[in-house]
Amino acid sequence: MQVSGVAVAFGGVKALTDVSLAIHEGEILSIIGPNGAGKTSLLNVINGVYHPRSGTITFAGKERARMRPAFAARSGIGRTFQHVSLFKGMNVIDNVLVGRAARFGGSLLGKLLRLPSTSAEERREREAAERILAFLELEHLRKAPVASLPYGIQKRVELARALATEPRLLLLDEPMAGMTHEEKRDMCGFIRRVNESFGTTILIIEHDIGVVMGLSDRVAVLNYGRKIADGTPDVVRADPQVIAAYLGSAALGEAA
Ligand SMILES: Nc1ncnc2c1ncn2[C@@H]1O[C@H](COP(=O)(O)OP(=O)(O)OP(=O)(O)O)[C@@H](O)[C@H]1O
Repeated sequence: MQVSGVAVAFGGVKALTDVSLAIHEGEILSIIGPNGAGKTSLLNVINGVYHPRSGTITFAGKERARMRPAFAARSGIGRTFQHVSLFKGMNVIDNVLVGRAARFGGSLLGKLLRLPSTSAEERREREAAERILAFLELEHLRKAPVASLPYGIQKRVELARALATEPRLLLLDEPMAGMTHEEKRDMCGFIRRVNESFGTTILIIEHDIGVVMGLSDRVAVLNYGRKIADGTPDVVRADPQVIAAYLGSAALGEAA
């Protein structure tokens, strides 16, 4: 994917200004930056929630200025959100099946959730969902209502639902926010495993600099809606503009 010269504004607030960013196939790329730097806005442009005022996005060889989120899901861009956005009243496996339906056809959803399990199509979808649950070590929780699960597990279910869309590019908006140290370690392991097992390209927004530096192949830094750095963790950690703008030498030292 190539983001080129993208600008987004809300009234007078410039959320993004002339941002260009290449996302290379198979990499784990993190976007960091202070609160309000434009990280979520960039994710929202990439999967079509916001339309850029100017600039283009090229994905899988196709350039576009506008795209609907449903189209993004169908074209292989998966997403999790900053705040858990699962169907809390539903159980774990049904949430994953919703992800399948988002990618592979809306009519499937009614069948999957309402009819007894008869059709070959439904069996196939359930098997695919079961495989994802096993991959993320959630199979024992398949029938648990999402609302009854600890926060860290809910975040993992959200990852499962995003994976159910079989994304080529997976966007994770603060996948470890609010987690305990142990939950973060588990989530990092799963993210790495997704990347290695399926070759999924992963774009993460994350505030925990230690996590970012340990997990990412590359890091891009936004500040006041502009990209100020882009490179390997080591290069970004040593960048004087990054140190001045955001991280502070103490935070960098801890992450090193
Ligand atoms: N829907 C919106 N309406 C108006 N202003 C918005 C909207 N979304 C974002 N903004 C503004 O755009 C700027 C960038 O916000 P954005 O949420 O992209 O930053 P962020 O880096 O993700 O921040 P955080 O780390 O706090 O999540 C901020 O000034 C924010 O107030």
